[in-house]
Amino acid sequence: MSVIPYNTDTISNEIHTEWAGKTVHFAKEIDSTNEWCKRLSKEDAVHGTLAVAEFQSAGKGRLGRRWVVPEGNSIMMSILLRPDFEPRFASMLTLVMGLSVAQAAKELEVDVSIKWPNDVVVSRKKICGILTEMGLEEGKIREVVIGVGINVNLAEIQEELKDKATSLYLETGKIYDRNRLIGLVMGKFEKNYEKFVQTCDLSLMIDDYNMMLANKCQPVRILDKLDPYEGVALGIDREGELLVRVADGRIRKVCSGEVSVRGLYSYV
Ligand SMILES: O=C(O)CCCC[C@@H]1SC[C@@H]2NC(=O)N[C@@H]21
Repeated sequence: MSVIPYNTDTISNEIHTEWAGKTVHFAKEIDSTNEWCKRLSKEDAVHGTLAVAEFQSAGKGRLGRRWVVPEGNSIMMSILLRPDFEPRFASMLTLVMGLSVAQAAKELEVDVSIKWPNDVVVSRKKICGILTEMGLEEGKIREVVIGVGINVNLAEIQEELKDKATSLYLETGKIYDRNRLIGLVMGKFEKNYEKFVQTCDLSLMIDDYNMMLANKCQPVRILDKLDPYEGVALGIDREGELLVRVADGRIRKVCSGEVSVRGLYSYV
């Protein structure tokens, strides 16, 4: 696997290099690597193009939130994909990336798990967020952009996020080579993506995912506004839905949501 040259000391405004035969764009500062990938897509950037930034002035989180991280010490990157499968399959790629980040961190001997559906956590606190966006043209996928933010060597977390978020450094006391971690994540993602496109679902990686699930076999609370319920999380199915066994023994499927990994896990 190639190692991406990624070093704050040498990074210039915008460096272009090759990774695994694909283009990697580096920026010292950009609005958002997801937005950058969308612009690159309009300029006909190829499948697999990776955009990496040292700082985002308008980083985006899920549900319209902002992703605010100081310059340096973290990973902010987005990959541009041009799949030829149907749009309805694209949301599962978020889980594919979550698994890839978790596997990469595991390779660095970090005790990570996945908070379904797509947060990677250490000690129940988030170290990685993933934002997947899709552009359509005449009902077909023009591009899928998967944005990944990993708190790597951050020595401090914003006060208001301290009980929810952490960094690899804060949890392990070790400084990680971001260069190596990007390479590991992309290597894992390439392998998992190859599996995904074979079936257009997660069937070839269900066991890998469930092995890393933070709340497997744990009590969970499903905060469905109309129909809240409690049960035990069993794992995901091949569509990435969470299977929950409820008191009467039935298995219910949770399609998407937000999980609180403190105490009784909660999903909305
Ligand atoms: O809310 C979340 O958990 C998702 C956060 C995703 C953040 C990453 S950082 C790189 C990429 N560019 C963005 O603007 N957002 C994603």
